[in-house]
Amino acid sequence: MSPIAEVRVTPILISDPPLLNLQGVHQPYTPRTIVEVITEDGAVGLGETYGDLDYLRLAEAFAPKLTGSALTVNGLGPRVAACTRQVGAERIDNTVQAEGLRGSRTLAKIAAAVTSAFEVAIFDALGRELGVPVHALLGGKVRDAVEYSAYLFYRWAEHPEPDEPRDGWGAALDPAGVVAQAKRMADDYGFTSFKLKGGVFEPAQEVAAILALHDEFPEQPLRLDPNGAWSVETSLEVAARLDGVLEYLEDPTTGTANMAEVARKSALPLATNMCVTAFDEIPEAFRLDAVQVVLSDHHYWGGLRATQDLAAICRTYGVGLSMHSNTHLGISLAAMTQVASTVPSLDYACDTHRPWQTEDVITEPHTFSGGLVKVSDAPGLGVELDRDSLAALHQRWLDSDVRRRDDAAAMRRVDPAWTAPGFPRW
Ligand SMILES: O=C([O-])C(=O)C[C@H](O)[C@@H](O)C(=O)[O-]
Ligand SMILES: [Mg+2]
Repeated sequence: MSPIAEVRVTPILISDPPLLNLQGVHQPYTPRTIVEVITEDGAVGLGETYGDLDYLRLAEAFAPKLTGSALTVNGLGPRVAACTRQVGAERIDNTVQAEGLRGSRTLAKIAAAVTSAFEVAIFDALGRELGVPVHALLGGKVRDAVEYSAYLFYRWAEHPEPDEPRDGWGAALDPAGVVAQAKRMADDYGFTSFKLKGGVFEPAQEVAAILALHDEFPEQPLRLDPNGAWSVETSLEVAARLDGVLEYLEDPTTGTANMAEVARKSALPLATNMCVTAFDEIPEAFRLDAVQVVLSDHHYWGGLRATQDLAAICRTYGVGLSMHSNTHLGISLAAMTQVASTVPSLDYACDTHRPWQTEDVITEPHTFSGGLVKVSDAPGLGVELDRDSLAALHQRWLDSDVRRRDDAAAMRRVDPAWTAPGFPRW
């Protein structure tokens, strides 16, 4: 294995459809960061993470420090964290995440997301040098394909400006629209489980959408995720209505104490990618039995090995494991699929936003068949960078002033009075 000769960090803007959530609506373009780790022997490892400026600046600050390092992932997290002082730590520590979809936003969480991109890129380079897939470096796969779940969204047909990207999916603003979207997801990708992003309309309408999905797909697992929009009382009403219909209810309310109260009084398993998204949030949540399923996400948790660590902790405490996703491209989907293939206790179909993306930076974007993505056995992640596409999406970033995801600002273009609602909304 040769040492690291060069590290490249490239910000890009990718098109994103007008998907609705509690905070507002997705912008027409959203930032991502692509990392390349190049070894002295010429292997190129790829990683991908969030592109908002705080993440990008930290990735840019850390990248030169990797040059000359051995191709190892050990100790990466503390090395990235040590760079945070360079990027104005006091400004971004311990504030609530602007998009409000992840719970509290801390400097440590930003560092973990940046670490994940470098860790994935090093694993990819290592696999290419050794001629083995990333899953082999993680201990080996226990399945040949990873199951994903359809991620359904209320959405507009189009963004407000005529020259903004379009995708032909059409609007979904009521139960019939949600069912039509689910049918297309099932037809085009073969998904057999469905998650609806809620927190957009009054709970009764979202319950009606889930019941309509249940009528259409009576045997298929269903999930509803309002990103903490509801009070404990509302959560309990919805949970009672959907008991026996949902596989799990995701983040009905905010905070470990509220989640614990809902969990205590309801039979429905509660899942989270908001109240437990970092290791130091686990002890209290597990002690209070606030969540029955944790959504892993290698970006959130600091990489592929951190995801395996999380799986071991969940297994120890009898807590289920699923996988979260938000807007990502094929490098991240490859990393998700590689790590998911190594975790025996990943009992639920993983979330993926990938069908909503019309662009990619890899030469052969993944295909879903029967809702599954095949686990690549090619060296590394098994994907190749499309340099023309990377250059074009980087040029878009250079030509634009979009530097962060802001769903509330995107909503204000249509509804100038919009402010992201306080918790609980209902
Ligand atoms: O809770 C979740 O599943 C997410 O936060 C996923 C995404 O962020 C989703 O809500 C979105 O992009 O609007
Ligand atoms: Mg969620």
